[in-house]
Amino acid sequence: MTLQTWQSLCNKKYRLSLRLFLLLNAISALFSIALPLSHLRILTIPVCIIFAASLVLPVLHHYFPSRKINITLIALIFGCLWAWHVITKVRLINDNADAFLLIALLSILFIGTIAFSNNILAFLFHSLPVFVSCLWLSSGENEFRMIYSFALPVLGISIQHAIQKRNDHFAQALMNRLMQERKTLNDLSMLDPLTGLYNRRGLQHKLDNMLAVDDSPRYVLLLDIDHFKAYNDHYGHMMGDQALIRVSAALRNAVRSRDIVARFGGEEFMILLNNAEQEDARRTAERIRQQVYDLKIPHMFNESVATNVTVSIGIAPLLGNDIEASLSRADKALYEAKHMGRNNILVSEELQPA
Ligand SMILES: Nc1nc2c(ncn2[C@@H]2O[C@H](COP(=O)(O)OP(=O)(O)OP(=O)(O)O)[C@@H](O)[C@H]2O)c(=O)[nH]1
Repeated sequence: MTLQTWQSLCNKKYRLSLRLFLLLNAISALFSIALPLSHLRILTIPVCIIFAASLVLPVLHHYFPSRKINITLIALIFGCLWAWHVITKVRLINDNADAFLLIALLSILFIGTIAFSNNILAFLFHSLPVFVSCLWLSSGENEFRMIYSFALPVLGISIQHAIQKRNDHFAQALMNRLMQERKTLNDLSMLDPLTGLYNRRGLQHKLDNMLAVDDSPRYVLLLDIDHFKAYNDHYGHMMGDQALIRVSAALRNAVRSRDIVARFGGEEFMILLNNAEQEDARRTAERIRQQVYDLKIPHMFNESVATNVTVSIGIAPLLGNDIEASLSRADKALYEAKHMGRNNILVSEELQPA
């Protein structure tokens, strides 16, 4: 789960709560108009406003979903309107006013409990005006019942709110951890496990990011260890791995942090020099060639080149972000560099046309 899905989950909860609240208010308003609790059938202004607003707000919310309706504020406004309705109506009822007040309060508490089961603030803002009005208007006999009826959902919602907060906290911590682990796995999948350099996937990822940012001059260096098959055959695969690790470290040390070094597969490496002209590329290649040579990794079978491990390097400019074309040119230069006797550097521009 990402941060966006978490956010969309919260938005869904908000929408559900708002729609449920408006629906229950519309039904309650309709009931109080069509089937009033007392035999007194009057249409109060607040109940008409509640009914109309409960129908209009979902429509507005549907057409303007980006404009968030403040639930707490709406709850307070509706709560005040219900209190106004109760006060208006109770004054006109002669008998059974206490029963009307109790049932009116219970209806409001019902709406709040269902719609705001985990939003204690909205619940309080919605039900407090009616609760205070009912307490004030009741004869005193029902006071305890009203306080009890009010306290019970407040307690329930508070507990539910606390549990929900803990669950949210836990879910968020879990999500952060999962995202962290996903990032670590993603990073690992971009690295070559033997040398710690970027693999092809990591290289592609870095290239995509880098090429999108600016179009400064760049050069591609393609490197290959000379006679590595012979090295492996005579010194063994384990020693071959050690040689690859040491050469990789030398490559990384020879370039700047802004350059990309990748193991292209086997004993082949690629370096992308950022912000570099041909002379810089040649100088860097020469430095790399020398540093690998200076590692003095014994290689008695580096046929007639040296008695230690050496590399050949092909260089090509990166033109118009076309990495494949650059690699192909660098590969041709590398092939020629090998052909010239290995432990050599060749720039693609110096190649004789075939
Ligand atoms: N130890 C080790 N050897 C590897 C690895 N990947 C590739 N190789 C070896 O690298 C050698 C590459 O040999 P070739 O492609 O024939 O090239 P070469 O012997 O270096 O000859 P030139 O490139 O022409 O100088 C093969 O023997 C592969 O087995 C690796 O991860 N570890």
